[in-house]
Amino acid sequence: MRNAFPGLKLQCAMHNQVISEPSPAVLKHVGHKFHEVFQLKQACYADLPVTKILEMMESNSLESAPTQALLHVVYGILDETAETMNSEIPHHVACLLRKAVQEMGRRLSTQADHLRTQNNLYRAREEKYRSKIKELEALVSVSRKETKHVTVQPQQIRSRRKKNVSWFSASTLLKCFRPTSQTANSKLEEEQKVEKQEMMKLVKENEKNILELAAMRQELDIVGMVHKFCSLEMEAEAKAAIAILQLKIKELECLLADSNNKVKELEESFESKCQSWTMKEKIYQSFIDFQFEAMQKLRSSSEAIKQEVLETQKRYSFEFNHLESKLKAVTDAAGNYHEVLKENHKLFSELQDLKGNIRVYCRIRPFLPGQTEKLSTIENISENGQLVIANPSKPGKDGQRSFKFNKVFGPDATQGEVFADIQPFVKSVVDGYNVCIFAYGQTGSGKTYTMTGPTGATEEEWGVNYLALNHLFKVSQDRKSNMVYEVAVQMVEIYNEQVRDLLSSDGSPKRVGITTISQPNGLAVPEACMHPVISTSDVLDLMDIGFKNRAVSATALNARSSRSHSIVTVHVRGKNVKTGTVLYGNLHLIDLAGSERVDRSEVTGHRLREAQHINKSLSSLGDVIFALAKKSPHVPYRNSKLTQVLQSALGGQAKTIMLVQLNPDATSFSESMSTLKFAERVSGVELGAAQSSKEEKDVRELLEQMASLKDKIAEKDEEIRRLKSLRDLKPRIPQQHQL
Ligand SMILES: Nc1ncnc2c1ncn2[C@@H]1O[C@H](COP(=O)(O)OP(=O)(O)OP(=O)(O)O)[C@@H](O)[C@H]1O
Repeated sequence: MRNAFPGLKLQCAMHNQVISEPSPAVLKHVGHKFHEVFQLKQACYADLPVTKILEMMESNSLESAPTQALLHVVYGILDETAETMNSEIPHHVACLLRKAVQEMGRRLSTQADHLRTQNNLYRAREEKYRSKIKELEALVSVSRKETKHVTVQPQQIRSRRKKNVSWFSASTLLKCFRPTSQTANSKLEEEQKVEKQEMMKLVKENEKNILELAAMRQELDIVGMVHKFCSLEMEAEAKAAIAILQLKIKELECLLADSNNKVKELEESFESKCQSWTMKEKIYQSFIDFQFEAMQKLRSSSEAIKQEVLETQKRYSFEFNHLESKLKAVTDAAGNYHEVLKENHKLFSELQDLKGNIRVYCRIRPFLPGQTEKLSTIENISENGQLVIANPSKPGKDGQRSFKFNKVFGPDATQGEVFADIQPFVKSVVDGYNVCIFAYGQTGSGKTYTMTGPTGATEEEWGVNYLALNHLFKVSQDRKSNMVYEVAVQMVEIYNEQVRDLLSSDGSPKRVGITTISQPNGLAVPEACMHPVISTSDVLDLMDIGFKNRAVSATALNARSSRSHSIVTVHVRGKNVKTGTVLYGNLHLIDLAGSERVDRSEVTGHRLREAQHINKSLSSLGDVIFALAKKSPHVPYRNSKLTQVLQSALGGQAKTIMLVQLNPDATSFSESMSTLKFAERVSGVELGAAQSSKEEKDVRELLEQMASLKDKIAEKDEEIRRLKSLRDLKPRIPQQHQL
């Protein structure tokens, strides 16, 4: 690992500056354990065995070790710590530590130098004094010798003199040298005098030397004492310095321990931070890469979009110019649209008029699941509305009879298919037309099924009543921007030539009267409760109540035979929100009572009366419809309650749909024949071949006209829609271009 604090190399720095390697003598002195510690150069202190260090710390090795050696250890440990901690010690802490240790080292070194020079000085002085003492001692010994010699010489002279005296006195001196003995005596006396003087001189010199020696000894003593004092002082100073250093070392140790702890903490936090940074770095890197890539893509796509926008702008400006002219044409055409629409309605009405306001559909119910003998009277059903039925008792062509209606629905026809043909008439109610839909047929032929559906019908099995109302609500919803519609429902039944309200507020069917005054809503029973409805479910609920109230009684032919005519009238009031014009339309949904002949029913008494009323009302209805189909000036409305009630709903612009129900069973042949004859009579098909063919031609032409008009309207609608969407787009283009 790289050293982040090169200046922290304390040991090297200290060695170079002040401290030299401890001398072998010193190391020898402090013992082998400390010696090992001092000799440590390449290895780490941390690598030293703990036992060895503990042993060394318990012995007095540290106390006897020289200061330099201790410092050496301190620097070594500090260096090593710095190496180990490397970049974990903050730079400023490392610098402070380094400075403090350097300063301490410098001070110790200065003190050591000072002590060393003083020591040398004292040693030199001591040497000087020692040599002087030696000189003086030599001098003293010389002077002693001389003194001895001086003391010995006079004695020798004295002894010699004594000998000479004895010798002279004995023979010779007295005999031979009597004249010379006097000279020699004088000479000897002189010599003795000189010697005496010399001796005096030597004694004086000796005394002087002794005094000098005493003075020197005194001086030496003083110097020795001073030296001793200085040594003691220096020793005390050194001890104090050592104590200070030890304190400082302890402080440093504490500091080191603190630093170690901090370093550990820093290490841990650094580690975790490093990890989080690495993670963040990775995340940022990937994010940057992703952004960069996205930016590149955006840049290229922006370039492409710019180009595209420019091109589109060019194209659009061209197209807008082109469209502007077209729009003008279309606006003009749109102005005519409503005119065309009106005309279309007019044409549709005219078409209905030409085709006849009465439409007769024939529906053959299937054999019921329980019927075992399935001998059908139905020979053939054609697409063009032709129905051929066969008399089971007269096989062959003779027994066959053909009828023509607007349409014949076979046993497989669904409720939806039947309603599809009725739907345009239902729609015309919201345009203000009156529409009557009758279900006619013998008991059990499927009238209620077609009009209402089976008991507990699913949505697919819903009858004309429900589907018609559903459609009315849908159309009124579609037109809500232009028209506001209010829808209300009445439900009455005609039983035994009595009109009864099936939705009376008190819950039981209430008898209501018929008004002769023409009603704007088309129903001549103003007393019957009128229930506003806003949804199909409202209507379903009301019809449920109505049908429960309807008089139902069993006959020999149908256990659920309805012996009354039920009339559901839907009143529609529409108001144009722009013009404020109001229109009314009525839809009468009539489930007629069974049309079977009285003798077949084998009923008597009030049942017979019931049947007679039913037959009378049905034949009156037939008469009225026939008169209307013939455009007869007199229409016999007053012959029955049924025709009276429906007077304003039949004739005029009202449209009538007769749903003729047939039971295919062979046993019902004669009933089916009478039903079909009734239907044939009211359908007006037999009103004359020439008129019929002319009508067909006119109808064809009108149909073609209508089809082309419809196509034109659809085209214009499409164009308007397209132009509107383009106009909506136009303001956004400059914004896109700014991109
Ligand atoms: N198209 C049809 N598909 C299936 N079942 C039908 C169909 N038409 C009628 N039915 C069934 O025939 C039976 C008689 O039908 P429905 O009650 O509608 O006759 P109806 O003419 O109304 O009789 P009534 O005059 O007595 O009321 C019922 O069970 C009915 O479910």
